[in-house]
Amino acid sequence: MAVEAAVPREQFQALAWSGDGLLLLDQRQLPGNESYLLCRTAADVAEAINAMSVRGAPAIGIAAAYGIALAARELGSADDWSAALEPSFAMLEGTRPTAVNLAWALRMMQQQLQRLPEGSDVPATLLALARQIHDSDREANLTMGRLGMQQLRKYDKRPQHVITHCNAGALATGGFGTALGVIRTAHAAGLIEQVHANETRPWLQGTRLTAWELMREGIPVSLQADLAVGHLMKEQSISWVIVGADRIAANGDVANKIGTYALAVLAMHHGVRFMVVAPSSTIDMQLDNGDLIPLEERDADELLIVGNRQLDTGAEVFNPVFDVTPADLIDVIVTEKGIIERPDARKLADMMSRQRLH
Ligand SMILES: CSC[C@@H](O)[C@@H](O)C(=O)COP(=O)(O)O
Repeated sequence: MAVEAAVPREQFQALAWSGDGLLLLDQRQLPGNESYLLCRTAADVAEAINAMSVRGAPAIGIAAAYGIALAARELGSADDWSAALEPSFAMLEGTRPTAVNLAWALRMMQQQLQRLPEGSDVPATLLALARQIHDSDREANLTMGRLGMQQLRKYDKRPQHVITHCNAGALATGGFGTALGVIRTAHAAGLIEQVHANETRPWLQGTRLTAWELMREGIPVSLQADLAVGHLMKEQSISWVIVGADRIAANGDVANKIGTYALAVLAMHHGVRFMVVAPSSTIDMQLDNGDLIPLEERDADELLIVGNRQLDTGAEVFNPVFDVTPADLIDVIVTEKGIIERPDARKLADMMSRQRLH
C-alpha cells in the first residue's frame, strides 16, 4: 500500500521520483489538502491509478512506466526479465482502459526490456526510461503550448474568453499541461481574458483541479455547471473551447472526458472554435475510428454519493466517464509534432510519420 509522504513543495508536481519510490500528489485530496503518496511497488502504483490519486492520460502513462521500474527494483534480479515482469505489465495495463498513453508507455518499457544486452542493469535502465518518458511529456507540452497559443493569436490578438473541460493541466501530465499548457502560454502572451471551466460531473476535475491550478497562477477562471455552457456561449463571446484527449483514433475522432462531445456540438452550433491538445502518444493509429475506442464506465457511487450522503434512489445508474467527439466537430488538433486543421485520416498519418518538433 502507498504511504502518505509529507513533501512541502512550492512548485507542485503531480509525479516525482524520489530515491524511495514514486511520489504522487494525491488528487483525491485536492483542493485543500496537498498531500503526497509514496508508491514503493508496482501494486501501489496500480492502486493509485485505479483510485484516481493520479489521473489524466499522460500522467497515468508516466506513472505506469515508473510502476514497471519499481517492479524491476522489487525483483532485484531475474533470469528472464520479460517473464518476471509480465504480471506487473498486465496489472498496470488493466487499470484504466480508455487513455492509450498507458498502453503506449508500457510498450516503450517492454521494447526497452527486449533490446537490453545481457548483463545490463535492468532496474536502472528501466528507471532511466521512465524518467525520460516523464521529461519528454513535459517538453511536448511546452511545444504544444506555443503551437496552440499561435492558433489563438491567428484569429484574434486581443485577450479572449475560452472554455475548458475536465483537467488537462500539470496535474494530468508530466508537467505544464496540454489544454492548460496552451491556456498558460496564451495567458503569458496576453491572449486570455477569462477561462471558463466546466465543473466536469461526476468527479469534478474542473472544480477541484483545473480551478486550483489556474488560481495558483493568477489566471482568471470562472466555474460553471457542465450544461451551463450552452447558455454561456449564447451570452458571452467565447473564441475557443480547448480540451485534452485520452485517445485519438486514426481518423481524428477524439475520446475525452464525458461531456466533451456535447460541448463540441454546442461549440459548432454557436460558431466557437474547438481545439484538442494532446501529445502524439495519445494517438492510436491502430484504431480506424472512434467507435472502436474502449470507453470506461465507473462505479455508480460516483453519481450517488453527494456530499457526505449516499443517495438510495433505486434507479439504475449509467456512468460512462469518456465519450467520443467525431473529427468533423474539431477545428484543430495540436500535438508536439505539429498542428492539424480539420483533422482526417490522411492528415493524421502524415503527421505521425514526422519527427517531433522539439
Ligand atoms: C492531459 S489530460 C487529457 C485527458 O486525460 C483529460 O481531459 C481526461 O479526460 C482525464 O480523465 P480522468 O478520468 O480524470 O483521468
